[in-house]
Amino acid sequence: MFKKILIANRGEIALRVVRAAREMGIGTVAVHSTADSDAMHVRMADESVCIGPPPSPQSYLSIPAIISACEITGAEAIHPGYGFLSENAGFVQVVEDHDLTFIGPTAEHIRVMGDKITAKETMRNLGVPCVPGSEGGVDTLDDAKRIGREIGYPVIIKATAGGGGRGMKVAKNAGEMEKAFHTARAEGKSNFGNDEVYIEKYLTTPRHIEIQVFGDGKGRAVHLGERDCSLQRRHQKVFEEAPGPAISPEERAAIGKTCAEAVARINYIGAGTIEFLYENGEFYFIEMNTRLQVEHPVTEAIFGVDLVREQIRVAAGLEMSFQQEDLKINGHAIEVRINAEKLPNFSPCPGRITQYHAPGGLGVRMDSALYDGYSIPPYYDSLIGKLIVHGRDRPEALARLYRALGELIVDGVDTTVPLFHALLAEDAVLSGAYNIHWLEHWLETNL
Ligand SMILES: Nc1ncc2cc(-c3cccc4ccccc34)c(N3CC[C@@H](N)C3)nc2n1
Repeated sequence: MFKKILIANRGEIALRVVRAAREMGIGTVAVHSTADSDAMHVRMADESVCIGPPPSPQSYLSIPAIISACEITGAEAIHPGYGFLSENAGFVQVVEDHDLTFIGPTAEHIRVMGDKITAKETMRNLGVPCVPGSEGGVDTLDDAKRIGREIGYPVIIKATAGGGGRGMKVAKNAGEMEKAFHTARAEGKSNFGNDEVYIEKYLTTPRHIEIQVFGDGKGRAVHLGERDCSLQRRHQKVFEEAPGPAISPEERAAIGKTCAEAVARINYIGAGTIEFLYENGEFYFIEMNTRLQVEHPVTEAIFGVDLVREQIRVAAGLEMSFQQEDLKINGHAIEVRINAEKLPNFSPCPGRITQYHAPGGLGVRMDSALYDGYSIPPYYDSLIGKLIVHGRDRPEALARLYRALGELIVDGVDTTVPLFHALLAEDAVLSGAYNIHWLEHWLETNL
């Protein structure tokens, strides 16, 4: 087992990793930019290294700075958290070239799943149901039009180097194909330096269901059910829950088994999330994320596991603490992401926290790095905390969420908390009868 690990991240996820490591008796090294010198993850870690000025490319994305911090402190492994370098295959290669351990999947798996075409080919070959569409990339407009005729409109054209909603264009009919095809390629070229695109049947009213998988890197893998992440605004999740209100135990067991077997066959190591669109009782693979997700706590809550502990264990060559038959769902969990943003237009609102009080009590978890007097820097994303609640069932979780939101105090900046008070008065949210478009439609008429 590692004696010391470095956390190459900031904010709530850096604290999250420090907590797991500390419980395992592992020393922790925080890295920070000059803007984060007084951040809580720096204070909570055993050691800290300033790795550069505020801009991420010169700090949290600086591979030389992070490797140097390991050399200076003697950290043997790096936990990347999410975002930043967490899905950067080149970083993983450099880490391994320096005889350090990357706490996460292999560079190869990150690379394969980072390219959406190779991800889909891999998953299809492993028996995972995918959205109907092109076999691989589409190079010419004629091919694009042929595919549109074959699968039927509407279709969506996606940049293979995109993901998370970037570089996608919908063509509602053949007349829109030319513009959509060329625009998607041009945006792929300018945003990712890669103009390759693929085409899929456009699903119009799906839910966003993601399956949590975990592998030991030696051919064993499990699934930890699903999360329904359909309540999103501009591809930013705001409300996530587990289990999914629209998924039956039979569906869960079937899609979970398919996903676990798929990642086991490629000897996947660590946490992974297989993203699906779910429509009319069918699952359609769209992407795989080779990292721990922001919303992982709702899965931890219903299964009673520590996914970061498991990531560290398998990275050190140990077994997972659980097998599939040990993993039983208990209750229901919901997470809401609290952002320092001013409603109604969600404009980032950094500033000084004059008073912070976290909600507590039975079934309440607040993952945040805020404290009284903390100044939120303007350089990074606006997430300031995740409120996760757990109840015996979905109604209890909803009631607990409402109660906990009423206890949360964040004075000094605007936050998105009022959005959640409003959402908890909506039948679609209370019943769980929403899809990926519901929130943006609701926002048009309610905020
Ligand atoms: N064939 C097909 N049909 C409909 C889709 C609709 C979306 C989509 C579009 C807009 C918001 C979304 C929110 C959650 C999940 C997906 C979406 C979508 N996305 C958005 C981000 C990335 N995960 C893929 N792909 C789709 N693919």
